[in-house]
Amino acid sequence: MLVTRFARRPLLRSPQMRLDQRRGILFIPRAGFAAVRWTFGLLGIGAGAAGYTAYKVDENVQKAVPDWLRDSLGQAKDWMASIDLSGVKIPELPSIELPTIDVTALPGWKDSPALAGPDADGVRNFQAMQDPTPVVNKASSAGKGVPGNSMSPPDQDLMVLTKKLIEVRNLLKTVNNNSNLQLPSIVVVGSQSSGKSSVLEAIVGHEFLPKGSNMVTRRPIELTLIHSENSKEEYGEFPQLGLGKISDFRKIQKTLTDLNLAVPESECVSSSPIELRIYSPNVPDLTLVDLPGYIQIHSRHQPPTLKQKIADLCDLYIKENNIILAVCAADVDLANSEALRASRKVDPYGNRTIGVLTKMDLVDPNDAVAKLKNPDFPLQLGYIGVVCKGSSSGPGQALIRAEESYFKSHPEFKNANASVGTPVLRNRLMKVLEEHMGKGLYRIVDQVEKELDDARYQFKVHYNDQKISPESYVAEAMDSLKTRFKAFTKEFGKPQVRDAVRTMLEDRIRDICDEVYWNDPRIQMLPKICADPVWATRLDLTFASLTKSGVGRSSVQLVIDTLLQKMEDILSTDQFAHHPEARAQILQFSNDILRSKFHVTVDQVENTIKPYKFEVECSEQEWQEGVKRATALLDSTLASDESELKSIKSTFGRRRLRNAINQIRKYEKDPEAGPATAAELGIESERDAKLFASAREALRLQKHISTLQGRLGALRSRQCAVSTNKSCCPEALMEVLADKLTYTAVMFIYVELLNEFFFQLPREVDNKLYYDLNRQQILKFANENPSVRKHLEIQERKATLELVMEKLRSLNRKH
Ligand SMILES: Nc1nc2c(ncn2[C@@H]2O[C@H](COP(=O)(O)OP(=O)(O)OP(=O)(O)O)[C@@H](O)[C@H]2O)c(=O)[nH]1
Repeated sequence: MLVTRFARRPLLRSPQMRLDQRRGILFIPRAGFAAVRWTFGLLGIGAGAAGYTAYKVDENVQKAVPDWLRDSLGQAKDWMASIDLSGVKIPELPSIELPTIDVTALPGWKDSPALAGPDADGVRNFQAMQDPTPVVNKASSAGKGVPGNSMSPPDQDLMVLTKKLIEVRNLLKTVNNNSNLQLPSIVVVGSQSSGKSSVLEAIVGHEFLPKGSNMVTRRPIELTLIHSENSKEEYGEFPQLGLGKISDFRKIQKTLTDLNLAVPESECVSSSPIELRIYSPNVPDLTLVDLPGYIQIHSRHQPPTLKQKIADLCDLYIKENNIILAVCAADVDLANSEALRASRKVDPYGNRTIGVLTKMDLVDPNDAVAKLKNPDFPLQLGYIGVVCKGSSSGPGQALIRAEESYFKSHPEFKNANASVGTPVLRNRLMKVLEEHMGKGLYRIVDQVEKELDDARYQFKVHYNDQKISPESYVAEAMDSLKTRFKAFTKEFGKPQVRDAVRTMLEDRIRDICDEVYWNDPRIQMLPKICADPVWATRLDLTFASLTKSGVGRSSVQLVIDTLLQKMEDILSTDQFAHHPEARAQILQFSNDILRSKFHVTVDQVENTIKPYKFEVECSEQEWQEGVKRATALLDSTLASDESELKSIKSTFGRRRLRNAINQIRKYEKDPEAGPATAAELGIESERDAKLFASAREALRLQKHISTLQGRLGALRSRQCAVSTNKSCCPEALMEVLADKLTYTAVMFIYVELLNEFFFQLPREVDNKLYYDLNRQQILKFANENPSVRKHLEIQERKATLELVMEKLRSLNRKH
């Protein structure tokens, strides 16, 4: 890493420094390197040349350095005059690889006039382009943040690690909650009202934690403070809730209060943490966990186990790796501090515990100083005293100033060189966390490496390293839906629609003929008696019954029902079974399109079949076709009746069935008398009941078969061979009519309904479902499919761990 520090005085003290503008090389004399390093602050791999250390600088630096100096120092001209290479011997520089410094790309370059600001040392920190990470906490040292929080330059370099590891921690949180992959946090423990919230708020500079006497901290609050270098904005985010940026800290407080109070009083505490991130230029990079305060006694409404529950929850957090911030009120005997007692159990040598004595203003300064030494439980990281008394303006700068003035007004603290004040606490926390993070770096690198190996293995074994994205999955699902739909449109052409409509009409003809003809006992002789005009009238009646039975509406409805059923089938495949919402939406689109076409199609069909209501022309050929179709229909009905009768006979045996039929005939001869009783028939068991039910069915079938045979005979008779004898063969004419109705209806159904539906549905799916999805919805859709979710999870996990590993490796190198 190459770090450059610019100070106000430096360059003028190094008159021998040279800038070769042509070659873009800056030379700094080797003799007095330490002075140069301090003043100009160029640190790095230098290339030796004739007693100089040479740095390659880019064009911007050449232009920008003098400008900047002119602006901020007003003495650039003198310095520029000293840029002279004459007389300096530089052997073979071009062969040497030199670090490049781009000052203009450095963070803070633009506001460089601040260098001339009130800060006495005037030290600004910049980082060379080899490491774009801004050096942290510049704001506080530049006097912008909470006063008194400046850090010495080495501290600032050190703090980079915390920032980076907080990023790593947040990344790791997105892939798992594996405790192995957790980085250290600062855990705040203390008795109720010891001042924990006040300390945290003083560190953040805002009032944001839940307040009240009703035990308002019921869940751990995992607080991540993120120092935002280049932004003035201060805001919080609850990553679990997805509420976005919240700039009003009262809203943050309200949300935290609501989340805490959602834990019922009967339980009082929950171990499920609330995550809160605060971004601000005035906070250091820290991760802290606020925990419910230890209690001595529980109230009437609280469970008797509460004390233990709180202690257990705190124990969970003060375990290995975390830093314990033991908050104790100075006006209470430290020997009774629950926080120190708990920390001593897990950290007996005080290696990772920082003691914070709050309410220092409530005790005599000499006693306070003595307490800070606490010989009973000495801590390696020490005790720090603070005064965080609530001020009307909140825990901002006024509070810090009040604290500062309190400690200044009591020389006892200065005389004893006591560690006091919130800024000192902040700095201590940053340093300790950084050191801890540094120590844990190798461990976490190892663990991440193991996790990454596992993720890579899983990805290879289960998915053959094949990458997918939620977007590609959605596209693929929609494509496959459209492909299946297209295949269906090909299958469901005019012939198929005609078949469906004709079958419906034939069913209707059968019902009408059943009513008008087949119950008439003379029907077997119809070919012989059909010259009687009564049969012509009957034929007209049958004809009108069909044409006026709402053929238009029912055939359109039939097609719509078939289409909707088909859509359900298409959407019931494995893939869409995972997406009930999308499935319902697509069915709704289908329904909407079809409904919007329903009336117009029905009207069209009804209009075009109107002429058939009065008359149907029938050519000889059409008649022959009608006879043929009617014969085929009757043949197939006859075959099915006969097979049914055969199966009944074989189930019960011919003799038993015949006896049962005879028994029924005997007792049911007189239709007036109604069906025979069980006793008359001799029904004694369930099996007998079944036998007689089947015998009745056999009787019905026998009768029907006889009619069918009669009708078939008629159709094959001489009279039915010509179209002039329509009254002799009503079913033949009805077949001709059904064919004409079907043909006409389907033609219009196809144009008005089917074509529109086949065209519109894929577009509707694209426009309303596919293109309309936002990223969130795409993710939701993809995650609905368990196998895709798993694939994405492992892929995501692998990618995140790779990113983490990259960051960790780079940190490791620098560390
Ligand atoms: N005089 C004085 N009062 C303080 C100081 N710090 C906190 N207090 C007061 O002590 C009371 C409790 O402080 P909190 O910060 O709410 O304590 P807590 O530990 O978070 O309390 P719980 O969340 O209830 O456990 C409040 O009234 C604060 O104003 C201090 O340094 N001096």
